[in-house]
Amino acid sequence: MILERDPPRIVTAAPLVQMHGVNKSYGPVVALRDVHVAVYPGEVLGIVGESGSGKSTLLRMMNLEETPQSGSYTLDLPDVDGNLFDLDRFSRRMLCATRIGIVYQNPHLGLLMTHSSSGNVAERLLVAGERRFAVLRAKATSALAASEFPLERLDAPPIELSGGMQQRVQLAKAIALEPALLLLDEPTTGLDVSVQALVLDTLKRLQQDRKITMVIVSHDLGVIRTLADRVMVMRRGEVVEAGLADQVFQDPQHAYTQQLVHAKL
Ligand SMILES: Nc1ncnc2c1ncn2[C@@H]1O[C@H](COP(=O)(O)OP(=O)(O)OP(=O)(O)O)[C@@H](O)[C@H]1O
Repeated sequence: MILERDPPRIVTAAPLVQMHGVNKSYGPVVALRDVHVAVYPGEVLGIVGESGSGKSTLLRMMNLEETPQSGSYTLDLPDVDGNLFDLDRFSRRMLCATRIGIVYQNPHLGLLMTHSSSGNVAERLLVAGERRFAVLRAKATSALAASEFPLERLDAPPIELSGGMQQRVQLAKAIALEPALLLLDEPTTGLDVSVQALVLDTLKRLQQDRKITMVIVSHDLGVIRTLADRVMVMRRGEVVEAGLADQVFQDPQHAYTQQLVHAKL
């Protein structure tokens, strides 16, 4: 059962995430063209668009896995300054490990498939400096519980788990350090519809309870509709439309968005 979406929250704070003028090409292929993004604290930004429109590239940029040819990226956090694209590798890694969580569509990208599920989550805590075994175990268990992972499977490696459970382990790992920003790249794509609905329920509940700022990428408008407060529509590396989710879905302005919305109906 999917929970109803809340009405859009009223935005009063400065954006947590700001990207300006981001351009990225892979050889002759333009993946992102002059992309601007603002994500406000506590909101869920949904990014939609057809395959190859640049959604995943943009999310990987937010996780500092990719560097653009030009553009800037800032996070409005007390101890984080300047353009994050200028950070050295070590600083990027520490920032991502401690302040940004990510869930990939493919669990092999986010998890060590043959380590225990609790060990996967504990590894994130180890990177942040926690060394006490009892604390690691307790915090990993708590993150897995918040992700509604069945706790009798704590010691099972992801390779032995269902797709839905693997995504819950990724989610637990992503939220273990209470990140300022949670990135979700097609987190339910490939799951059975019923499992997809349960994982979406968990995400919705987490967002409501913890007010985590989220960016979710999906080609599935239903997923975006369920979770997002605001939507950005991408096509061929460009943002063609952005606005409150209800407005964009009910009254799409750009011909491409109209096509997407009507194709879904
Ligand atoms: N590492 C890479 N090397 C070369 N080209 C790439 C690379 N990553 C992305 N691209 C290209 O950049 C464009 C945008 O890709 P991206 O994966 O961001 O799109 P997407 O909207 O996430 O698509 P999908 O929904 O299929 O994942 C595509 O043309 C893709 O082929």
